[in-house]
Amino acid sequence: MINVKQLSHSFKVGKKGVENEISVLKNVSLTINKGEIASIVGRSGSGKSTLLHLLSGYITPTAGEIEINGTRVSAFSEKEWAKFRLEHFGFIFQNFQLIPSLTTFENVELPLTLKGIEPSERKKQVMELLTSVGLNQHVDHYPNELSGGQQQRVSIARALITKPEIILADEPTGSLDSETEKDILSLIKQLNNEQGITFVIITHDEEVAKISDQRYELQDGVLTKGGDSIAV
Ligand SMILES: Nc1ncnc2c1ncn2[C@@H]1O[C@H](COP(=O)(O)OP(=O)(O)OP(=O)(O)O)[C@@H](O)[C@H]1O
Repeated sequence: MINVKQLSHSFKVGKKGVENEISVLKNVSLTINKGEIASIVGRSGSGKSTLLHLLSGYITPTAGEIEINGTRVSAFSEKEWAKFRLEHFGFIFQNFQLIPSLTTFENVELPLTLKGIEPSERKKQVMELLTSVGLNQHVDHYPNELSGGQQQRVSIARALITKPEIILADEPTGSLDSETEKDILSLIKQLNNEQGITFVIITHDEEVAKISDQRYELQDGVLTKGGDSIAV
């Protein structure tokens, strides 16, 4: 379970000595239960990426707390965060962030190599997963030889390979056409149903919000739950 309490964040901007502080998140509280899909919808600049960076420990909040499975992660050191991310999180990005010089197989294998898993075990796990996301025909392709939807499948497989409990997704369908978007959203829903993975998805896209158990809206750093669809 992810429990965010009264989280606020400000950035200092401008030249040294004459900086301005801008308040980007204001007293954000939310609870995401295990196995839920939560979407956070909001206009550009509303603070979505900042919230995701706080949830994943890449930035430290100005105030407030984050607990994950009862652990106060917001008090973690950088080293503790690095270990925690590798054990608990998978990440999916709008622009896929695959390594161009590695094949499909190698991109998905990389997190297992980092974890020190044996080559034969890596091969078994990667092939099983690539088959389950429909990519077994594209194992030896490089990212630039794949469609956008196929690249996003590779990045989803890479996020899943370490069997994370939580996947944090930043605009996962933002670069896809509407047909491919439907495919990727149904894959996310299927993984959520079959494996009970928790998804936190930040997006402009109301189609993503439709597959969610909980929909949050960020407006100028203020988070509200539910609400009507907004034009973003
Ligand atoms: N490192 C930073 N330093 C200073 N200001 C920042 C920094 N990161 C973000 N901001 C500011 O915080 C505000 C929220 O940015 P954020 O990227 O969280 O919004 P967003 O909702 O994710 O937007 P988008 O949908 O365009 O990605 C913006 O005004 C942005 O300029």
